[in-house]
Amino acid sequence: MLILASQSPRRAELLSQIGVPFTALSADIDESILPNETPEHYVQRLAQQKAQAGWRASADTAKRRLVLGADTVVVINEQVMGKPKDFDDARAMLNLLSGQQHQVLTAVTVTSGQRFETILVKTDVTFCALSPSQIEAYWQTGEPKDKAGSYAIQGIGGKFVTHIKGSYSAVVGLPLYETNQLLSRMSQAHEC
Ligand SMILES: Cc1cn([C@H]2C[C@H](O)[C@@H](COP(=O)(O)OP(=O)(O)OP(=O)(O)O)O2)c(=O)[nH]c1=O
Repeated sequence: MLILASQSPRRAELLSQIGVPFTALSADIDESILPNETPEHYVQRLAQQKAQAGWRASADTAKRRLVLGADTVVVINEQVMGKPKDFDDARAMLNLLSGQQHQVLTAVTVTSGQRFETILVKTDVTFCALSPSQIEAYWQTGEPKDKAGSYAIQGIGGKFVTHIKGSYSAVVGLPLYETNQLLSRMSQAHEC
């Protein structure tokens, strides 16, 4: 049985969408960025730490075989955006994204205890120009508060997206094609 080391309802929905059976548990880790750490290193390190924490937390689960952890960040001008702390934080993020292209990085780690493999998926997303009143109204919907970059492409935030190049599911939190490939590779490695 796959353990999904995540509290994200989006990741659970996405895994269910491709028919992968799993049990979810939360894997709390310190999400602080290290000095001089690149966005690519940061997002992959967090995915690995979530998978490792999930492996430890599921030690007494008899059916544990593989554990999956993932992390998503929004990056613009080398600046990493996680979830907003408050409205001011969300407004600052959305002002930076307004009328610009940014990257969404999602890393996924699968571990079998002995082995682990991490993939990184990068998607370019372009936003229309946002007015201050649009940003405030969007914050009032409650949608931005638990989303990297303060928006959800799968929700109301979808109306701000003029263009996307890459993986839509990766922006929502889990790249379906790449995750399925990764799970197939790790399942085979585990059986041998
Ligand atoms: C950009 C974007 C992010 N997001 C979400 C995906 C992630 O759930 C969240 C980024 O936070 P993460 O720290 O990657 O994940 P999480 O805290 O929600 O869940 P966990 O660590 O337990 O796995 O932002 C969207 O839902 N839609 C979007 O368009």
